[in-house]
Amino acid sequence: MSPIIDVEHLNYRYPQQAADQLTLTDISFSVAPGEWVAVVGHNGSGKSTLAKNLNGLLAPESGTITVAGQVLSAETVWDVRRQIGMVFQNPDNQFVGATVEDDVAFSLENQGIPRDEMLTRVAQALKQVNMQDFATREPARLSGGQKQRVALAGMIAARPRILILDEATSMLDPQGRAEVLQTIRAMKANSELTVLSITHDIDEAASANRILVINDGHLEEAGTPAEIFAHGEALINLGLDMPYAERLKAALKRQGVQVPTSYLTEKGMADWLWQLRSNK
Ligand SMILES: Nc1ncnc2c1ncn2[C@@H]1O[C@H](COP(=O)(O)OP(=O)(O)OP(=O)(O)O)[C@@H](O)[C@H]1O
Repeated sequence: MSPIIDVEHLNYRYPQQAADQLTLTDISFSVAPGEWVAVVGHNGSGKSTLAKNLNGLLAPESGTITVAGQVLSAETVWDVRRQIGMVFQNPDNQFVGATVEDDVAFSLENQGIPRDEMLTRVAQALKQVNMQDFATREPARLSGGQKQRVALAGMIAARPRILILDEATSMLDPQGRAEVLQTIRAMKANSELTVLSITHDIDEAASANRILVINDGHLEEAGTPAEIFAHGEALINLGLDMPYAERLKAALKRQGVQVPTSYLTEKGMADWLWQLRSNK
């Protein structure tokens, strides 16, 4: 099966960078239709720059990007963008509608979807992200997490072939993230959706079929979540968050609390905390 995304020897340099300085260096990978690929790496390693190259917001210095069989160029960029739904970390820059429902409907209007179908799709999408009660609100007045949900609803309604998420769940609490991941799984079950998600969240990375690790503009490693998670504590060096329970443990330890050394799941952590409290 031919890949839906194919990147060959991609080099990218921001205009103000010196000629010998690259933000992305010789990146090559491909993504199969229906695959879910997570991209991880430190802040500033070049993940967002990669995402922006994939939908033609930035143009490579050299190398080839092929999306759904079309080589990305100034001539094909609009066709390519129609295949891709992109949700950024800060959705503020993405809102165009005066109300939440207008905003979600925006890309459907551009696709020429009939009004009845549009209204149904918008209502369904808002329900899927639990924002149905906010349909007539002004996007600017929502919280960061609510904005991320609305941006995602826009993509759910538009039904792109490829969904690129650039830290699109970073402002949600753990439950909100779990809900969004569930929504993406449901979208994938109903269509051959390809997902590329840039994330620091270990659960999001674990949901992927494959993880790409970007380090200082290079593709450092690619593997299944099991292969990448086998790195243990070195995951932090790869730019992945530690699991929530581990972070909480580290914070308690800094406060002088004696914490168990063994790995605890969130449930295990909650049980241990209850015990700690009742022993006081
Ligand atoms: N518009 C820009 N002009 C010049 N340099 C930029 C620009 N945007 C990003 N950079 C630089 O390019 C490098 C890669 O940034 P990028 O945002 O792609 O990283 P990232 O891995 O997505 O980081 P984060 O996790 O913080 O979003 C950084 O050194 C950054 O400072």
